[in-house]
Amino acid sequence: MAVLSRRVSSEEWQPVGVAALEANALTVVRSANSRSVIAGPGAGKTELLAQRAAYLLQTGVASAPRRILAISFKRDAATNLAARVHQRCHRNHAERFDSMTFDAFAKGLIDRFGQALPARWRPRPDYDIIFPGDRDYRDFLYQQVGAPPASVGTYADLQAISVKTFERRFLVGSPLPVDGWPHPTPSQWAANRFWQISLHEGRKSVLSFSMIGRLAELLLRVNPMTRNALRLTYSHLFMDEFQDTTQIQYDLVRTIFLGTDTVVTAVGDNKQQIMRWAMAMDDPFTALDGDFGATRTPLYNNYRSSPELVRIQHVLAQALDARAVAPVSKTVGTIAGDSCAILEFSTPEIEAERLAAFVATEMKTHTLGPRDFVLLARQKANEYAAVLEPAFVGAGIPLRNEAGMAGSIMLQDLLVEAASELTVAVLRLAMTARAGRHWTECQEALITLRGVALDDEIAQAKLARELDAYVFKLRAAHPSPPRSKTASRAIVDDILGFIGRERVIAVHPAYGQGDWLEKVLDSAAEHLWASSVGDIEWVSALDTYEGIHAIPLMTIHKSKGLEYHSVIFVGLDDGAWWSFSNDQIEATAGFFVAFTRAKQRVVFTYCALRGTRTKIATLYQLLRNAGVKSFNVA
Ligand SMILES: Nc1ncnc2c1ncn2[C@@H]1O[C@H](COP(=O)(O)OP(=O)(O)OP(=O)(O)O)[C@@H](O)[C@H]1O
Repeated sequence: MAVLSRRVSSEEWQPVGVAALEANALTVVRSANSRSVIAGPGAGKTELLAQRAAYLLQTGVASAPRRILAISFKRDAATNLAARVHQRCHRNHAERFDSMTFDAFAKGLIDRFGQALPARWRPRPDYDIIFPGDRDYRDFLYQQVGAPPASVGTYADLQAISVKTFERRFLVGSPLPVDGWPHPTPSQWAANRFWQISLHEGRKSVLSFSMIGRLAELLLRVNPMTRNALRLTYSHLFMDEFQDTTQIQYDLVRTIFLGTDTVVTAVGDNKQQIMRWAMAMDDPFTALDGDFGATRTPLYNNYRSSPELVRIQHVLAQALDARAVAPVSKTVGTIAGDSCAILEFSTPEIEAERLAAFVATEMKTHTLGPRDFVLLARQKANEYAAVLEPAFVGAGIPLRNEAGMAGSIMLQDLLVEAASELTVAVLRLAMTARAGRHWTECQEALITLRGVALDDEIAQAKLARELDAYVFKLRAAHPSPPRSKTASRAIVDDILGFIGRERVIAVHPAYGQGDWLEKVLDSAAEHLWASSVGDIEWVSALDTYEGIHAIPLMTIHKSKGLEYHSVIFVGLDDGAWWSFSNDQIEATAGFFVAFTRAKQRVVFTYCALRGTRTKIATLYQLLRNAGVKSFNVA
């Protein structure tokens, strides 16, 4: 893909890397005002943001020194969007595009400016991150907090607070009052106690990400200078997967950007809202339209899935939104037989064997690789992996449970960590014969990390010589992959030492906090060692590290935003969907997300030994309504 380094005029600008955009998408790309884009799966929402970034940067509509801020929910989504912009834009342009998660954005603010918070709300700089759950809130409300003063209420009042809603309604339910709650209700009193204990009464301050979000909002509310600095920095704000925005995140965005000239573009799909348990707002799009005057702009194409899959998707979509408009598939069907089927098996072992054989045949027939397929489970991927893995390995296809752990970090999370990516990039450069692509990748990363100016050719040439000398030394010192965890850790540390630990922390502030960098390095070393078993060469070890030749197994939540030729959903039964009746809409949205990851084929499996299918009868009914058939396989 040719990327432009010069500025082009708005009239001259063309979409980069795709043949065309649908009319509404082009309108959003070129829009001078805020937009909210609600569109179905595969409509190109993320792509639209990448194109809009290219347009704004290449035409100079977002003019230097101002920048574009893109906020996503998940780390891999933020990385994916940044990668798309880097592919489409010259690095002189792409370097003004900041893509990060909401959590990283809020945490970055607290890490840099948190000491400017009023004393009551000020965490100590070395605070720890916590992930409290129902049990912690129960312990807090029923044991730790004790009785409130008589003027506030009684112990019984505290007992009446629902453990499940304490966090979302009271602890982080609304913006924090600068001077505390003047006449607290029992719930507010308890929330205040939780805050004060977390901030001030332990050896260290401890904060959850939702608490950090609330503190960041308060920080910007009471510090006009910091708020103005952000307003001046960012001429444009992008928000991906906007359907999952929480009130905390929305309030933060509102405090910073409401009433400013920053142009907001939010994209999402309310039919894919699967984060309601994690405090997603009911209807963030309507709030955005009202507050920011955003113009609602729908998209109608589906660039991912075949016409037959899009037809079935629409039946599911209507169950979530009766007004959903049928999208137009822009791809062609390439497989023979049913695009979607329910396969029934007598035992999980037979199921595993048949699925492995099926994937092996499909790979041959359609010249596909293992990563064109995904095995999806609703939950407990480990349990499915235990049965599926031996069968797939037996068929010559390694299987990788992406929800499995590498050290203390989930594999899928580790792989998108900058420290892990840098380590792999340097190792690939050192250990691969034709490493041109890896050289460019490493050189560009180093330029950013070391803060070398883009027009400083002398400094760049020096960096290139340093890089060449380092990888030469690395190759000589480690002719084969590590044989022990210690050796693996030594390699990871050596590479970090070369790149510059301080530089990595400066560019990725999350690493400066607590022991996160140590955790990532330890997990990277663990995983590198685990990927090096047997007598294998470096290239194979690195391929294993990245899972290049393995079929991934993951949960629906992890599959969000991804796409595969074929989706195999294992275990369409009540056991997997035990909570179906608690929130049918969210469960159906999860089902919709899983289904819509596929380009060509979706296979559901059922095995009576794992559970009945009465609770989720509505899901089966939806598939039947769409004409999907069941087959008793073996
Ligand atoms: N204008 C376009 N022309 C051709 N292909 C496109 C276009 N827009 C997007 N695509 C491709 O279609 C696929 C889906 O795009 P994208 O991931 O941006 O969709 P999305 O709307 O964010 O999907 P979802 O909500 O399901 O995650 C990707 O493979 C992308 O490269």
